Amino acid sequence: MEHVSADDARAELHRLRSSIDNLDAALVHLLAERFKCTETVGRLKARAGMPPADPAREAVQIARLRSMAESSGLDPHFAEKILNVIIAEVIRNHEQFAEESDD
Ligand SMILES: O=C(O)C(=O)C[C@]1(C(=O)O)C=C[C@@H](O)C=C1
Repeated sequence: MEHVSADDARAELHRLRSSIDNLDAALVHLLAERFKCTETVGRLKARAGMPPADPAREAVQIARLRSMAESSGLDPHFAEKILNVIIAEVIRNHEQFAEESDD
């Protein structure tokens, strides 16, 4: 393997970490927008008496995400795990809205 000086490595690490920080910021902003949108969905479902979870919709989302992950070089199992974590949180929020609208 080609040797790299400590100074060069530090400079490269700094550059890469700066990109990681930008990407983490983008992820947080994207998640914030997604949760704003799902809050509206949850309140709509609660008002209409619809169930918080929609497993058929989730199956479509997971298949789509796995396929996108595969074609972009991301582990599809990891992509599915992340989506499941997000959706579980959304469903918890939806259940909360449903309880509130029962009061
Ligand atoms: O699309 C819906 O019906 C939603 O409530 C949103 C959402 C999601 O976060 O994407 C969450 C829960 C459902 O099980 C399916 C999808």
